Amino acid sequence: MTISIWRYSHLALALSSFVFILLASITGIVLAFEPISEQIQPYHSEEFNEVTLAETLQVLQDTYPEVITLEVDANQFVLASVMTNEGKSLNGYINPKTGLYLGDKIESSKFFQWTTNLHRSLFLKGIGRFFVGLCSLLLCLIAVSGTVLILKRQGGFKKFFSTIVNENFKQYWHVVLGRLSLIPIIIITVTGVYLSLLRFNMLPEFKATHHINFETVLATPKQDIQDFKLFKNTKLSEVKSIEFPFSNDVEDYFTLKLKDREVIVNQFTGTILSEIKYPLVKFFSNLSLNLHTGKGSILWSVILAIACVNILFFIYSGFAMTLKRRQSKLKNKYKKDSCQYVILVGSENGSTLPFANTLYEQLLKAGKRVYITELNNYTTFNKVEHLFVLTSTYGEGEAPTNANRFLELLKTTEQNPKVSFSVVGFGSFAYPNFCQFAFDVDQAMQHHFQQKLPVFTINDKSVEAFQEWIKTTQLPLDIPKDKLALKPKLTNTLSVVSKTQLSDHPDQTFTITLKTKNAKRFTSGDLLAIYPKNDYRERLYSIGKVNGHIQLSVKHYENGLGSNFLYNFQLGQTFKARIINNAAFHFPKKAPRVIMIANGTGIAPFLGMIQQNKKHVETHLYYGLRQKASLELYQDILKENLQTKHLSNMQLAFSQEGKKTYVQHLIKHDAKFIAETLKNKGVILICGSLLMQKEVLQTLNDICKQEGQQSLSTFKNQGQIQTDCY
Ligand SMILES: Cc1cc2nc3c(=O)[nH]c(=O)nc-3n(C[C@H](O)[C@H](O)[C@H](O)COP(=O)(O)O)c2cc1C
Repeated sequence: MTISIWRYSHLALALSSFVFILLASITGIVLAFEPISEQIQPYHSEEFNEVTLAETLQVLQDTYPEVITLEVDANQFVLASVMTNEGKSLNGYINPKTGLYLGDKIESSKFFQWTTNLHRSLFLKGIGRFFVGLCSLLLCLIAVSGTVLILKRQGGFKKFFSTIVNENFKQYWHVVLGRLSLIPIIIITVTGVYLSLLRFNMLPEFKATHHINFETVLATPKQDIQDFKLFKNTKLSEVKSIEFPFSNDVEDYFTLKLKDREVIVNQFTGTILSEIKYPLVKFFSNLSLNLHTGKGSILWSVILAIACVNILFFIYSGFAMTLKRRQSKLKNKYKKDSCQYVILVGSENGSTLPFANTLYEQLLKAGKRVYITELNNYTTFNKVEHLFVLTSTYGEGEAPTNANRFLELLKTTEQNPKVSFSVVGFGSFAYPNFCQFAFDVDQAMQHHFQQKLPVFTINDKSVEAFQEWIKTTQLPLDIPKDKLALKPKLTNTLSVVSKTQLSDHPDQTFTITLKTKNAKRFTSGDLLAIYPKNDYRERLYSIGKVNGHIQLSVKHYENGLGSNFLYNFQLGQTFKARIINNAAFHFPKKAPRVIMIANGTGIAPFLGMIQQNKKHVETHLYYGLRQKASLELYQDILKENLQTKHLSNMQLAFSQEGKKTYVQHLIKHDAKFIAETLKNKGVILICGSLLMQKEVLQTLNDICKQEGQQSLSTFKNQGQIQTDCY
């Protein structure tokens, strides 16, 4: 079933029952405090687990002239109904070892009784109980459909508990808390349904019926109650209750209710007159009651209360997300067949829509006739000249819900082949298949239309990147920054540990080492996002994790926003930034061989990866620099890692010294080695300038063809070629 069906079911179930669920959760939180308030009463006995029934009965008989009943409640408090020597009737807690009267029975407070009624039946008696039972079932189905959504989102059972990218507060916590409270919520709802079914007699109710032949019951040989074998062998912790004989008549007896059976005992001889084991339904009824109410366990009551609080959060965050998805509705001024531009949008959670809407408004403002719609609404557009596709990627490189039929529609819809198109991918570096769906769309569209611009990718809703793309369209558009810009959350405080001087390096490059509080939170290949002007303008740097610190390699530009911001820091100074998990560019966990290709400052993540290569995975570095002196910045660390075999081999290409070479030349020279690496499931990592990336990919493509390998895109799709270029 597709994700949308599960999502609609999840939403429809929530919509149809949320008022009841809201009430049940609020009252549930209150009621969770009832067992807690009982448990903290001082009626616990240290010896409870050791003492036998015979011992307790003995002390009771010694202390009180008459004992009517004895009960052990879910809190393991021993409750007795007795008459005192003064003729007073007492009903309360006793110490099972000494018989001491500890206090009167706790009666449920009026407030808890009121809340219980509201929780169980909304004060509507039978009909209310029916609705509450039904909503329990609906909540259970909501939990199940939510689980399926998490499974789809995470990409299967194995990844159910793997890390979730925190892109959006409500969405993140909806999923994180959903996973954590899944089991308690399923238990609450299943037991709720069970208790409702019991209430409506839809489950067989058990009542023990004993058949005793009193003709054969004898009053001899008489024994003292403390000598009854059964009582001596039964721990009080196994007992639920005991009713004492009404009179001295031999036909009156002890009725002993244990956890698993009911026993009738001759009051004179201690002989067992009848014994009935409880069926499973009785066990489930008790279990359901205790699990649903939290009776007898402070820990479970607290878990139930937390689960109810979480349900309230789910109601809030779920509806907030739904509203957000619906807010940025696509509205059109012109009819579809009268427009020269068509914007097709793919979005899962609505964050791509403001970008698409802004583009739409700006095109209108520029006097163009433009139509905007979702990718799944793709159809014929009689006058279209250019198709803009703005789409996010979801799942594991898949289409967002409102675009999942597009590739099929593209094949079956007749459209003028002279139409040009350009695709913008919205994605996140935190996912291995960065903007994959945008690339798939671009590939597919190339079979039908003219590609005007190569796919443009945008990480993490970057307004700046979007503006950059707008420039490449050469349309007279001006994107208002403040309309789209989100205030970034700067979650990491960094302090400057060391920094090299520009004068030390011939290429206007410096390295800066930064200390962060939590070194476990990042690894080499992740990105550091800085905001030099404390506004929407973001600069990204590839991180090398060297000696637990963040090491950046930065090219300095005279008016460079990011490079000046970083270079002007003094040692010890601190600033706030954001570390972005760049899962698509980490040192591979499993690879027989790793080839690293870099130029210039692209060496930064590799310096860290090499140092982290504790397993000595065969690692080769191809590095392009301008001149020999350019290497000085990195010489020591590279030498050291070559010695320790963290790095197996290094080849350098100098573009401005000696026989001018570039990394692609080195790769071409080692074509056989590269081809063999790819064939044997090795991984190639590329970091540096986009120009270098283009050349290297071209060379790799040639190698694949030359050596009769699978296509380059197959290796890319298998994650064997990973790039982080700028
Ligand atoms: C569950 C989930 C899976 C995602 N998978 C990918 C992915 O495979 N590749 C990618 O580049 N981005 C991925 N993203 C990031 C989104 O594409 C990105 O946040 C985008 O801006 C969301 O836009 P939307 O709200 O319009 O769907 C994923 C996001 C989520 C929540």
